[in-house]
Amino acid sequence: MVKAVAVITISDTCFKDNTKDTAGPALADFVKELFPEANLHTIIIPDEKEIIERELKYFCETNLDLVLTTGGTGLTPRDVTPEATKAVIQREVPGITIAVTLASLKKTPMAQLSRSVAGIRDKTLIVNFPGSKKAVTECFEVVKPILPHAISLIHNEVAEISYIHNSMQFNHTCTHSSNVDVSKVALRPRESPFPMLEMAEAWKHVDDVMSEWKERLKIVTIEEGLGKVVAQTLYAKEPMPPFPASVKDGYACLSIDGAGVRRVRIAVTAGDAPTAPLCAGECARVNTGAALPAGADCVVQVEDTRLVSASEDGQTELEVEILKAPEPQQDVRSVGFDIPMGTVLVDKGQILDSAKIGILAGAGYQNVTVRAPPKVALLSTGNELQEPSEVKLKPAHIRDSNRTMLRVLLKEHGYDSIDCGIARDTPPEIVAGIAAALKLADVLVCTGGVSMGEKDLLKPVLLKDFNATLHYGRVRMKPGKPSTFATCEFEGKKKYIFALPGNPVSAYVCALLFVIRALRVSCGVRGAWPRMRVRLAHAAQLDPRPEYARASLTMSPDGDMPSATMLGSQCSSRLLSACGANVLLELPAATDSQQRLPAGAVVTALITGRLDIAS
Ligand SMILES: Nc1nc2c(c(=O)[nH]1)N[C@H]1C(S)=C(S)[C@@H](COP(=O)(O)OP(=O)(O)OC[C@H]3O[C@@H](n4cnc5c(N)ncnc54)[C@H](O)[C@@H]3O)O[C@H]1N2
Ligand code: MOO
Ligand SMILES: [Mg+2]
Repeated sequence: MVKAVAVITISDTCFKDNTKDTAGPALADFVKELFPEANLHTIIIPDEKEIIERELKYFCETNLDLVLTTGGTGLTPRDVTPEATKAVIQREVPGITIAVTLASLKKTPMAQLSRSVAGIRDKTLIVNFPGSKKAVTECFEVVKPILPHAISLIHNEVAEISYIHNSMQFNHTCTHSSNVDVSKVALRPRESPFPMLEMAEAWKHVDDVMSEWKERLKIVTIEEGLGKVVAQTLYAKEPMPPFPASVKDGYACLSIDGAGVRRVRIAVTAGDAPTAPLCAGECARVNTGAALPAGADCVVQVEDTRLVSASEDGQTELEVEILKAPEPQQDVRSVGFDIPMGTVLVDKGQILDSAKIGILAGAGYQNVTVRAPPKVALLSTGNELQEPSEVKLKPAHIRDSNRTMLRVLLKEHGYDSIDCGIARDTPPEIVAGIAAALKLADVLVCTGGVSMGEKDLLKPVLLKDFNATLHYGRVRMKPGKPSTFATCEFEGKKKYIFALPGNPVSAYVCALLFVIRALRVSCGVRGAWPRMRVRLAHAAQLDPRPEYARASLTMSPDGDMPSATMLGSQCSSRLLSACGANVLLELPAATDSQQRLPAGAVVTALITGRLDIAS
């Protein structure tokens, strides 16, 4: 799908006077018609090679699918668009310009004088067009039929679709081999060979490794930016309100007139254009949000007035009495009262939420540059798993809940994911599943197969078939003990693999504690979940491992700490214990002297969910 396109008008003349630009708007209209869903960016820049290069690179870095330029392709010394484009592209697509030239030559021999270039930088297709409305109209007709397909090819979308398709049918199509020998089950280790790391050490590995992730940028609509980290500082281009506005329904007056009777000269409701200035002794009936007439410097709410006279039909107020002398600026929002012009609305590094998006909408911003997180792929492993859509369960089978839960959990925190289906528990099929996922994504989150059974093959496959480095293979935590984090090089790129335990609650807790943290760190957001002290509503049995218990908080009416209620049995298979949870309680490991915590004990809680969720 084509998500974002830029049309750049390159012309000294249009740069000085944008009303002269007819080719750019025409091209923009063609783009809107061909790609109605796409975000469209239009700019006008002068015929300066450096500026053209800079803008082309910017749009490529922000992952635009297509950049069309118009202008600067001819023979005059200022025509430098082809040189700038050549300096930016990595691969030329001469067929596009040949087709355009051939078609144009049929109309005019002048087509011989266009030096347009087409090519690709990273995932962006750039095409130069000449600089007149007539020329862009003719040229666009030529390239229109191939643009969607060219963009899909650049994105490798066809390949992606077939990979996802394959990944869902590993058991039918697998042709991969593995170096993992599963024939000698009797010789498997009877103790885990992986050292058990403390939680703090595991987090440090995640932070250190993921902070290597290079900043990548993306332009999205402000709404798509929800939950994303902003990569630019956005300022108020206008004051808010842009006019002096009434805070109340009442009468705009001159404060110098004091209390007493006023002639109601006019009514101004919100949206009405300003009128002639008020004179002494006059007032204007105004509504909340209405623009004050010039001359007025205060508003008296209707409750503080008395009707003195009205037209006989009752339709017009003629005079009112202001009962109490108003102060200057009383109930007036002056220009820029809420947001002075130039205010930083959203700063680089902040995460977009609904209020910030609302402010940006109000300030006229449609798009925002955000940090692009790594692409995430999800893969489940297990012979016992069926697709969630399957109505009938086979004997000893269960439906895969992890993939759906993880997809939604990631979405909740602003991250998309690619579904790579289910891999069966054999080394070649796990290799196939991991390879398919790593082709599509930077981060693989898989579940199952990380513990001690003969079908727990993830770690050996990662080590022997992907030559992976295991940053940790066990963590002292409950649930999630066999949680694994590895990196490897795949097709020349570094990949990050979170192999989470298959138990649904273990997968849920490890996704919250490791995966979301990793994605945040890769976007420059430091720090984990906010922590607060809470009081246990009941006694809690302690485990030999530090435990992350799912609980819900209730605010105490007496202003004491919130009270935490654990959500039933904390068994790693019981996802019901996470339903309605908004915190993970950090219960300490049991010691010889402390096996349980009494009701009322104070523990820390990681706030992982919305605090308004009732249990
Ligand atoms: N001898 C030992 N056995 C186990 C140990 C141990 O230290 N020694 N650790 C236990 C702990 S702790 C955990 S956690 C689990 C981890 O299991 P695996 O990661 O190997 O996962 P599986 O064996 O594949 O499955 C475990 C469990 O989860 C269910 N499952 C798996 N995938 C899904 C899915 N996508 N959706 C829903 N449910 C899923 C699976 O059916 C199993 O019931 O190992 C303990 N064993
Ligand atoms: O660590 Mo496991 O995740 O207890 O069940
Ligand atoms: Mg297992």
